[in-house]
Amino acid sequence: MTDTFRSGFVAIVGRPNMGKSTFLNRVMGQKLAIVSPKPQTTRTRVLGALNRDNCQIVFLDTPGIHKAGKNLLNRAMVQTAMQSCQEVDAVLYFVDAQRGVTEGDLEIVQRLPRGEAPIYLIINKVDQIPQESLLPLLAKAGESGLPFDEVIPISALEGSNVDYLVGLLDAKMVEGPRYFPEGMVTDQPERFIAGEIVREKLFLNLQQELPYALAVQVEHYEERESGALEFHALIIVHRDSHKAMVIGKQGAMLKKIGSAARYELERLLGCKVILKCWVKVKKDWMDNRQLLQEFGYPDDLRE
Ligand SMILES: Nc1nc2c(ncn2[C@@H]2O[C@H](COP(=O)(O)OP(=O)(O)OP(=O)(O)O)[C@@H](O)[C@H]2O)c(=O)[nH]1
Repeated sequence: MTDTFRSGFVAIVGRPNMGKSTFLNRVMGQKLAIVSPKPQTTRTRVLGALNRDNCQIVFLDTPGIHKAGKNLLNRAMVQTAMQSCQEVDAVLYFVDAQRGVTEGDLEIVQRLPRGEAPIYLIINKVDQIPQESLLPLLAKAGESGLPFDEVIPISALEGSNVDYLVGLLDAKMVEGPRYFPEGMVTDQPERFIAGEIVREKLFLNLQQELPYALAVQVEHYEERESGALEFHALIIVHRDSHKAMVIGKQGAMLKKIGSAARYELERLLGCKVILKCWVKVKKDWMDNRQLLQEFGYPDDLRE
């Protein structure tokens, strides 16, 4: 045993809906990133600092990489994911066991700006395939011609093989500082987490494309003398018809979303939460550079 402290950054990347956020939450043992069955739930980089014996692994969960023609928001998401791979010590590239490695994955992996960092192919959701398909799947992934340092099957949802993967990353960490103090597991402020939880409930409760057309901005955040936290969340939509859908009949949908979010926030933050939600139409907010920067995207967003 040596006393040397080791640390490093690990990027979690892949196409949308592969289980990247589920994995981050699993290794951290708590919810840092929101999850939904719909692709492109994660919109910004989410950081989780995992402390182990004499070691800190800083995970960066990233938005799913997709064909980002549509609007500035989509391009910002892809840019964020790509940039997260710069200067990390390892990259975890996630695919879904049912789909395996696709042409799209091959293209993305070749474009990742990862420098010399090792890249691990993570075949997630193995709980969804029969055990006998696993070996052929691993063999096929090995033949993809891509420079994966190792192919690792896991189930982020059920936890299988996750400890092995974390152990492997631990061994890859090199002498370095403790980037985040022990009690600090993420760099996301509480107001950001509150906005994300509201967004997750919108993703889970609204149909089809609607969740993609909205954003949440926490405009006001305050700690009351009683210890309760008060958040005012503005739900931004880009059409009047969407506003009506989010509010629902006699406000029923907004009420449902607000109380589900408040309940979860109280559990996550361990205190009473007062959550007020509003809906506002901002036409074409997804192409509004200034607003996207307020959401934390870089100011050098590419057209
Ligand atoms: N069966 C199974 N489902 C999983 C597993 N991991 C994630 N999921 C599900 O897959 C869906 C997508 O999971 P996320 O963690 O949001 O995926 P993501 O890659 O972060 O998605 P984006 O935000 O689109 O990039 C959710 O419904 C998860 O519950 C797994 O190991 N097994």
